[in-house]
Amino acid sequence: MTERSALTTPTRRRSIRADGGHATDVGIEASRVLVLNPVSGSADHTERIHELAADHDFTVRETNEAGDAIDFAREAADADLVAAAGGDGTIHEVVRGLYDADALDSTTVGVVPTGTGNNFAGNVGVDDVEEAFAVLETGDTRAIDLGIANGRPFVNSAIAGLTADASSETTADMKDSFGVLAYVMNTVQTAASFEGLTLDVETAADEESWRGEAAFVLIGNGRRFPVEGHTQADMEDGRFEVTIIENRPTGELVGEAAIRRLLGTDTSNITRLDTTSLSVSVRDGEPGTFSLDGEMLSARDLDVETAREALSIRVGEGYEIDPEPLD
Ligand SMILES: Nc1ncnc2c1ncn2[C@@H]1O[C@H](COP(=O)(O)OP(=O)(O)OP(=O)(O)O)[C@@H](O)[C@H]1O
Repeated sequence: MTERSALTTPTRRRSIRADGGHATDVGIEASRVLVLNPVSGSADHTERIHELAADHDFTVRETNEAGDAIDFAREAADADLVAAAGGDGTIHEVVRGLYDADALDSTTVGVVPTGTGNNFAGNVGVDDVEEAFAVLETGDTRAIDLGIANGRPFVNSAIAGLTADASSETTADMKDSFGVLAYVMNTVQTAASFEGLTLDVETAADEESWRGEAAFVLIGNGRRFPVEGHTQADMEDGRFEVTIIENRPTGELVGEAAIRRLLGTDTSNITRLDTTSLSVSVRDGEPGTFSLDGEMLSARDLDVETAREALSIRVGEGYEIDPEPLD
C-alpha cells in the first residue's frame, strides 16, 4: 500500500492534563498519530511512550476513557501512519475508528505493546516498546485480513461463550501465560453453574456446520488456539480458524490441567473448522456475550466474515507470512 506524501502543515491545539502531567498534542491533521492508552498493562509506560513518540515525530493522543481510541483514530483518518500504544483492546479500538472512517485504504497501522497480554502485537512480530518504534520506522508493511462481526471489525479473535465478568476478572498472570484462553479458563473456573450455549454454527456455502451445546467458540483471525506454542495464524489467507469446544459437565472442565487437556491432546470434544465466513446463532434464552479482541458485544446472532487483506500494518521480523498449519 502506498503512503501518501506529506500533508499540509498540521493544525495543533495543546491540551494539558488535569494532573499537570504531559501536554498532549492534539493534531488531527498530523501525518503520524499515536493513540496512547495510559492505563493498559501495568500503567507505567506513559512517560516513556511520550519520549519515544516525540523522537519519532508522532502526535500523541492520550485516552481518558474506554472508547476514546475509536474517536481519536476516526479523527486521524487523514494520517499516513496511526500507532496504537496499549493492549489488544486499544488496537481493536484504533482499527475500529479507522474502519468506521473508511480510512483503512490510505492509513497504515502500527502497534506499540503496552498492554497486559499483547497477544496481537506478538502475532505481528512486535515484542517490546523499543522494537515497536523501530518497526514503525523500517518494518515491512503487510496487508492482513480483518474479521468483521455484525459490521464491527476485529483483528485477533471473536469468542462466544464468555461473560463480561470473566474478562474483567482475568488476572495479568493468566493473560501472560494463556492470552485469550485466560478468559476461557477464568470462565470455567469461576462459573460453578456454567451452562454452555446451545448454538448453530453455519459456515460458508458447501463447508461444514455444527449444532449443539458449546462451551466456547473461538474464531481466530490473527491468532489460533493451541494452549501453548505458536499462536499466530495465517493472517493473509482470507480464512478463519474456528475452534468449537463442546460443553461438558463443569466438574470435568475445572482447572488449568483440564484446560490444557481440552485444547491439547484430548480433542474428542473439539471441532475445528476452516472457513471464510460463518454465523453463530444462540438458540435458546438470552442473547450471547461475544468478545471481539476482548471487547464485549451482546447478540443473539453473530455474522462473521473476512475482509481480506484490508488492514495495512507494520510487522516485525517474527511475523510469519505463511505459518505452519496446525496438525
Ligand atoms: N484512560 C482510560 N481509562 C480507562 N479505560 C481505558 C482508558 N483508555 C482506554 N481504556 C480501556 O482500557 C481497556 C483495556 O485496554 P487494553 O486491552 O489495551 O489493555 P490491557 O487489557 O492491559 O491489554 P491486553 O488486552 O493486551 O491484555 C480497553 O477496553 C479500553 O477501552
